[in-house]
Amino acid sequence: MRRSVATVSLSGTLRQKLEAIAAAGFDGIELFENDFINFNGKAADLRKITQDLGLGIDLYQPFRDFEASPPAQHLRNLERAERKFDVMQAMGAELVLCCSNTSPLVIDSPELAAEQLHELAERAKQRNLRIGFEALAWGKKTSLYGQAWDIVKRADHPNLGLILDSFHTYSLQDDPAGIADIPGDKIFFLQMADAPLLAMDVLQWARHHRSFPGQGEFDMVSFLEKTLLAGYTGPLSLEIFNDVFRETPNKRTAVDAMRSLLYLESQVRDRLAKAPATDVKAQRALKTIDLFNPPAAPKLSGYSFLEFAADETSAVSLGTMLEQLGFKRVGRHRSKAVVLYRQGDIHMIVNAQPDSFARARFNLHGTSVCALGLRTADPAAAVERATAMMSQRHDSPVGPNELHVPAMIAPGGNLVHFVSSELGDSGLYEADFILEDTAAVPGAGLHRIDHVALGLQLDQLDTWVLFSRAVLGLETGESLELADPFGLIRSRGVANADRSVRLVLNVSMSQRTRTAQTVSRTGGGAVHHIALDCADIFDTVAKLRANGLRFVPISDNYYDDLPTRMDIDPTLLANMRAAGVLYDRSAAGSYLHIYTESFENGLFFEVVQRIDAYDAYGASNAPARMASQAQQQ
Ligand SMILES: O=C(O)c1ccc(O)c(O)c1
Ligand SMILES: [Mg+2]
Repeated sequence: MRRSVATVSLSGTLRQKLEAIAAAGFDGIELFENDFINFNGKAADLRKITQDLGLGIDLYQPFRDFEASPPAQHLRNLERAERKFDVMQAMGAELVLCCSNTSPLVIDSPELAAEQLHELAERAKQRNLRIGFEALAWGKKTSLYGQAWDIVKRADHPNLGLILDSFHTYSLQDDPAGIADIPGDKIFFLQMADAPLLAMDVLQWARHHRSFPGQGEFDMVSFLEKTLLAGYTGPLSLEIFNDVFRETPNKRTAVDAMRSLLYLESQVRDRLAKAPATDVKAQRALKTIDLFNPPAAPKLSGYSFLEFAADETSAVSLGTMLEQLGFKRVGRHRSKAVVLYRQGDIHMIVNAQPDSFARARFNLHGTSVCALGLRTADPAAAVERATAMMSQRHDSPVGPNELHVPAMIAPGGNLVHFVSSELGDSGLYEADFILEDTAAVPGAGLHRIDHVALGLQLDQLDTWVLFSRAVLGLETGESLELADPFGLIRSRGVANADRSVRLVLNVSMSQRTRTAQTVSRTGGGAVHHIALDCADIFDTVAKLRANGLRFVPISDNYYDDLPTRMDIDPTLLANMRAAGVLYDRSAAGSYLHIYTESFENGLFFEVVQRIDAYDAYGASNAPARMASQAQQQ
């Protein structure tokens, strides 16, 4: 499909936006009128710039408050339209978006709306231009695509068609099913916009909180599917009004935009491919439209390792903390200053090799996680999926007899390695490490990485949600807001289907929280804490305390309050109070957990025990931790 994006969706000057859009591989743009009005150049200059960049101006927009106007206003509207047509012809734009009337002057008459739009279309025809009519969700008389289509049908002019925008349909909880029955050649343009589900005024929602498909909660796949079933073959475009995107570096936004369309196309393609051979519309769409078809998202089967970037000094202090956590140093790398720690099925690599990727990360971010290893059956296919979805692959230098582990760069710059699940527990390490000890390490009973929590900058959250879904094939959990003593933290879990890989994405809405301070120190996208799973948290915590590991203390008041919120076994409560363990419960199960003190004031660990099918992260207890950390500082 031809792929477009509205200039309003990115930050920067018009020229910078166009360069970012072209660099991400788009075919065209929706030119937002304000971008042109404030552009220091003529329409012909813009035509030249877009042509040089290989971009078409697929849509000029918006033209407001036109249909069903009182007669005097209508004459002024036609005059206004002629001036827009002048500009469009000079820049080489052929289609203008006319959005439904929001003026109090509008007359409640679809007949008049059709008559006036017919007249506008006739004038457009004189200049070889076309008009697309879009229902704004807050249009005074026309707010649904069905109403807009009724008017377009009545107007019956070849130069007048319909423009669809998924936001307006879903924000009013309208059903897109009827789109499939509209003749495809009367749909002139398609704008896709996703959004989080928010209970707020629809205009504010639309102007500030839209997101790229795959970042929000609307059913983007069905909307595009219905439009293709109608027989639409025009551009697939993104029109995203979002306050955060207005400040996000536009090269990243443009990549997110393209990733979003590629992901959406691939999902719709999969859906259409499942339609029966007798579904004529689906078969026609598959035959006539070239939808992106990447390798499937990887099936992940757990964490293989975490790798820390360190220097000579912090490698020693981090090693001490890992040993207090029950890890054992089991090997060193054949050719590099890299040490392997193990406990249960958990592998931690501490990399202090000068002149390495890890050292570059250390120099930027301090002692921090610089790579995740994820197990999957087909690492090469996983990296192909990643590059198809616009992530960059990364090939580390490989020494003699060392294994090549395919990797890609995650948003923010850390690496994700894909480790073949066939290698088993030690396979990866036998090649690259001189193993000093191959016996199992029961340690303190930690046996698996439960989740890895990231601290993100505000503008990295949507990027990560889309990356998690499109590149890693993860599912998103609910978005929660947690109270830190110095502001709100927004937190969202993402996980694979069998929950063997879980990430938690945390963003501070305030500059003053501890999370915000860590994020600003690390540049964002860094691992904020690592949760390790055990079978008996009281036994494990006792062992860890005996090793000298310190935990964030929890107020006695917390344990006094807990039984007022839920029924809880008194013995369990007493054990939790004695051990400093926190508790959460859902319909599916329960969760016992405790947080360690931080390493060098940043990263910390969480010890967790999941009971039954509990599927969350103890978010209701995060304020207890954050308040305690603040009181310790
Ligand atoms: O918010 C608006 O005014 C506006 C303008 C043009 C559009 O296509 C749209 O969806 C919204
Ligand atoms: Mg729109």
